[in-house]
Amino acid sequence: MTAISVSNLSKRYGKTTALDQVSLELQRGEMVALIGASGSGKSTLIRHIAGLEMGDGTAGKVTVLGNISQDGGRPNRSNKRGAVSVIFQQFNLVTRLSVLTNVLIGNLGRVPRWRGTIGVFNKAEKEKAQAALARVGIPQVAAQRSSTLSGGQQQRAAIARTLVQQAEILIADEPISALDPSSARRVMDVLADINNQDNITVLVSLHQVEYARRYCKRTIAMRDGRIVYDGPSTALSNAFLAELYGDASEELVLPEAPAEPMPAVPLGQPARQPALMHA
Ligand SMILES: Nc1ncnc2c1ncn2[C@@H]1O[C@H](COP(=O)(O)OP(=O)(O)OP(=O)(O)O)[C@@H](O)[C@H]1O
Repeated sequence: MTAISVSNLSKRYGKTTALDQVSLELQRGEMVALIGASGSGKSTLIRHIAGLEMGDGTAGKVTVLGNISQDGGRPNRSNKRGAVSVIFQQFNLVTRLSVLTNVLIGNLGRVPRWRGTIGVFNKAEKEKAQAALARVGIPQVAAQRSSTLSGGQQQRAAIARTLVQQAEILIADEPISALDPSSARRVMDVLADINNQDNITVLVSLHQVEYARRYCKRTIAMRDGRIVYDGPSTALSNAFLAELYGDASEELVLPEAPAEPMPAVPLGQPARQPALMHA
């Protein structure tokens, strides 16, 4: 079943074309990397999929879990609440609240408004939030103020909230770009785990191509608001990326080693030839 479908989506900001007739489809259960140099349109695309912004013109359409979320620049607010969770590079948590409370906020779509507003959650909800923190490897920080967490812990707490929210799709916008390599790996491991174990569809934007290759079977690459590649991540050799991005490839953190089969790719899967789109 299709989790996310985007067709003919365009967006301009003044003279900048941030999205240029973008079309893509993600199936349920996929974990897909979205790569591109700075300014290529990744965040803009994510904001549109999340329903935070409307595209230009009458042609663009976004469908999430079978429900139209925008069509021709008009929103459709009748979508299932909480089905999509979006995690940004920063500012995911209410810093003055405890980590546990931040995770409990994932319940807000389900508990009566008065309870959520005044922060009254029952024992079962608290246990579930604590279990979610254990799932992402940080049970010990539950009582801490969120402002005291490291960047990687903050990302993992946001993922724990996604679990409590019972989101079916997680979109993470550069969740690891501010992290050191070991914290980045932990966050990517957690994303891969919830994708594998909970069948949550994951779309993750990255600068670091190495992580796309290591964790995602499929990569969608953007340049100047257009999708220029959509296919197996194993095809993303340095030479191919240089062809794809030209001088802009310097802005991407390229893989250090030549492409080799990554654990995420099942053995025996036929490799598709890398092909430039809109070339
Ligand atoms: N609200 C806005 N107002 C004006 N221009 C914008 C706005 N949002 C995005 N842009 C422009 O649209 C283009 C795409 O930006 P976007 O943030 O989507 O790129 P990105 O690939 O996510 O970049 P980065 O990796 O640096 O986050 C850029 O030229 C950016 O300056």
